[in-house]
Amino acid sequence: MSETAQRPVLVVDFGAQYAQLIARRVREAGVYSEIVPHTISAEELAAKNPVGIVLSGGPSSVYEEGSPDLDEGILELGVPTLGICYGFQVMAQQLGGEVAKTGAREYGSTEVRLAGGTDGGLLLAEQPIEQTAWMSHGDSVVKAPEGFDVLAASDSTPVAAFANDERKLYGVQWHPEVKHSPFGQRVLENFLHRAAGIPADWNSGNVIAEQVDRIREQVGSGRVLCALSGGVDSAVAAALVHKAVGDQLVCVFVDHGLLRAGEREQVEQDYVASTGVRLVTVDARERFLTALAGVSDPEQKRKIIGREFIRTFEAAQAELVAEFAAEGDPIRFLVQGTLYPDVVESGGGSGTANIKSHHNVGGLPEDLQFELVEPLRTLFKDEVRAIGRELGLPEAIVARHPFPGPGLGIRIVGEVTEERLETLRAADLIVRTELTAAGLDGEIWQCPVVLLADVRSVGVQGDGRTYGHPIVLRPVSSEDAMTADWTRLPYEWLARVSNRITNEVAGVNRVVLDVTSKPPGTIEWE
Ligand SMILES: Nc1ncnc2c1ncn2[C@@H]1O[C@H](COP(=O)(O)OP(=O)(O)OP(=O)(O)O)[C@@H](O)[C@H]1O
Ligand SMILES: O=c1[nH]c(=O)c2[nH+]cn([C@@H]3O[C@H](COP(=O)(O)O)[C@@H](O)[C@H]3O)c2[nH]1
Ligand SMILES: NC(=O)CC[C@H](N)C(=O)O
Ligand SMILES: [Mg+2]
Repeated sequence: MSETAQRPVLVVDFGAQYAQLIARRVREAGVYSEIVPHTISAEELAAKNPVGIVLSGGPSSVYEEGSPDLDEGILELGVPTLGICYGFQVMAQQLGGEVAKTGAREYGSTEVRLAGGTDGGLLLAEQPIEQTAWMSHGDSVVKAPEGFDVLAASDSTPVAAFANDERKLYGVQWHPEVKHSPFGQRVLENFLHRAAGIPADWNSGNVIAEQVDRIREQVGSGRVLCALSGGVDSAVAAALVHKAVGDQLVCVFVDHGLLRAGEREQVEQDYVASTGVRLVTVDARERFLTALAGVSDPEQKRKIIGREFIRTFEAAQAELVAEFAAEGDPIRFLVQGTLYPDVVESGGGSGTANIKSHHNVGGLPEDLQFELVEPLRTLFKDEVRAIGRELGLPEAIVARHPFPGPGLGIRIVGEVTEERLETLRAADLIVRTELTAAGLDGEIWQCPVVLLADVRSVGVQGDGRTYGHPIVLRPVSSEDAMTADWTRLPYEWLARVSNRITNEVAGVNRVVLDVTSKPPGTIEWE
């Protein structure tokens, strides 16, 4: 392990919806955190040298055959551990307590209060005697294990929190990681700082030092190719790698023909001007559009795009190698700005579903020859933005709205053709121009503009009948792209944009607003 490596708090994932949220809240408390699957052995876990463990919630019941289990050795390691919901129940059962379906079901806001005779101990210190906590369970701990103090109860759950200070084992039935538990962050911080004695010394500066070390260790004196899109994530990844290995890095930007208006110029000029990295642009428009011809299934498009990206990097690598790599060695390392949500949505979490194959994770071809360098793989975008700022990247790059690697290819519902791309590009440019003109960029996370190429509707323009396509506006607000809500943009703004699109973009006779949150929708349509 490198010298600067922070010892982590490991979040053991039992298939929770909130595992990533727990890790993020721990980092917000100034402690580095990573997620591990519940199948990890005590030995593997100990090898990661954790300062603390959090057992996540999960959908199963601990008393059912085959429910996700925890290696019994883990609670014997002497590492301070906090169980949350299912994790709390696992801890109770393993240590000789009892868990049962009592008929009590608590979903949503629930009042919990300190149990008789306790002051809340370290875990519930500096919290009111009664507090609102967000619950989501149908099973309950009916008896705490021996040696544990019951700290809190609700009307229907007699053991809602417990502690064993000597063994540094703690648990809560509620979810301290969600914002609907007003004292939740306090519970987590009490566990981390008071009970486990972990200092709050993790910040974006540490991540930089640690990642720079790790990158140096991984690539040595090897040459590195960075997939650079002009977006936030790859810009920050490139800056980290550049800091670590300087001129061993060359960035490759792929013009796959699925870009928005002006994007290529922006990357070639602004990005290079502000960072000084070495950039090669590859014109791969024909390759991508040929491969996508006739395809309208979203997953198929994503897989094709993922594969063609890699084939393009391989071709670029071969061309660069003679000129750039010492003695003609192939460039073995590929840097990608992959973030945690890309991994989870591609089904890369433990037991999480494949929602869509992000081109840079689930869309990668099986015969990938590159060794990946992904320094941001465990982080969320706002954390990445903080690192970018710390590295001195300009605000114009750091604050950019996300734009998916597969680009307009997954914003045309239906087959991707040159003509449709032209149409969508024109509509998208109007939306982006008007957002900036109205000073609305800071109000939203991003605003996909989608062409429903397979849908047609009747309109009337210039006294004549039209039979055109709708354009969908999808403005969303989000903290981390895992959940999102549609942004209530001003009606006047929507009216102006609708007017401009239907007047200026041939073939479009209708503009519609997507008013769906995520879940149930996702941000992109494909
Ligand atoms: N046109 C492109 N050329 C080269 N690499 C790309 C391109 N588009 C995407 N990538 C690679 O795929 C990764 C994932 O794309 P993604 O859009 O999630 O990230 P980003 O573009 O860096 O940031 P943002 O989410 O802000 O757009 C990028 O970080 C980059 O490594
Ligand atoms: O690089 C990427 N490759 C992809 O394949 C991809 N798919 C979605 N996105 C972006 O991820 C965030 C979440 O999007 P969804 O709610 O549509 O899954 C949003 O910010 C999307 O724009 C992608 N980014
Ligand atoms: N959210 C959870 O972890 C739920 C745990 C367990 N499935 C229960 O219903 O009690
Ligand atoms: Mg992008």
